[in-house]
Amino acid sequence: MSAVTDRPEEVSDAVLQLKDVEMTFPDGTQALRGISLTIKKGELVSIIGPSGAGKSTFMRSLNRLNTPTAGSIVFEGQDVMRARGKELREIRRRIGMVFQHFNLIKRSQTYHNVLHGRLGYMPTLKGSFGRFSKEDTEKAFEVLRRVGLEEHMFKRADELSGGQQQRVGIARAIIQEPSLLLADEPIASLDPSSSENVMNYLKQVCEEDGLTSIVNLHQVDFAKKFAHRIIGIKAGEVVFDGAPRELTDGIIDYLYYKK
Ligand SMILES: Nc1ncnc2c1ncn2[C@@H]1O[C@H](COP(=O)(O)OP(=O)(O)OP(=O)(O)O)[C@@H](O)[C@H]1O
Repeated sequence: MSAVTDRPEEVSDAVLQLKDVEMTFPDGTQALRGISLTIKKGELVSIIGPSGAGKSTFMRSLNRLNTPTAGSIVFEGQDVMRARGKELREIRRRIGMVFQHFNLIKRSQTYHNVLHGRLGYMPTLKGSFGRFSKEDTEKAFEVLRRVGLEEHMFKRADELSGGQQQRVGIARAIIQEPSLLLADEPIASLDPSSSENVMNYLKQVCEEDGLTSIVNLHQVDFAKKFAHRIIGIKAGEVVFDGAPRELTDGIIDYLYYKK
């Protein structure tokens, strides 16, 4: 897969194209400065950088949880910055999300949490009564098997370990059948062994489904091990964009420690 990053000039298989994206919050904080990049189908991209660099803002801009103040974002040919209403909902349906704190309904059973990933496909009224089809329920069981949770499908989410809960989070994102998966610090609350396990599943399901994924990570070693491509953000700017093998100790030092 490393070949993906070896031909940056080809954009025909682009999933996401950003041009001169800026984000200045109302209080004047410039969180993103002139971000221009292209992400291609099937890439697993890790975003790294120090606290406050703009990683979450970057991620949140892609599905318009933040609206950037300038620039353009094109997702599968659609202008994300101009999208409203139905069009924006449709874009968001194609972008799955995995969260640091899992965001599960604790008292709900595992498979029921996964079914929530299908809500974007249901009429609002049906969805609000939690009436999922037999077909969707079968799908939930299937994705739970794919993340190794076949024995835990009927447990309450709060009976699972952190790593298992995050695998439910991945299953919930996958059942949405997105083309892009965003994971914001998915392993920040987990121990090293669970982190490894969760990243393995995340990478595996993305590869199986041909999914593009963007993963914010604090742990550089995990980024190096799992990503096809690493993007380093510092003070809102991209200061590194390359293959894991190109991320030298000198660059890591500049990214995290130099003023
Ligand atoms: N709603 C907001 N209003 C004002 N400033 C904000 C807002 N959200 C984020 N910021 C600022 O924007 C900058 C980037 O924040 P962001 O959360 O994107 O960083 P990060 O790289 O994800 O950090 P961390 O790794 O600590 O999560 C920071 O200076 C932050 O304080």
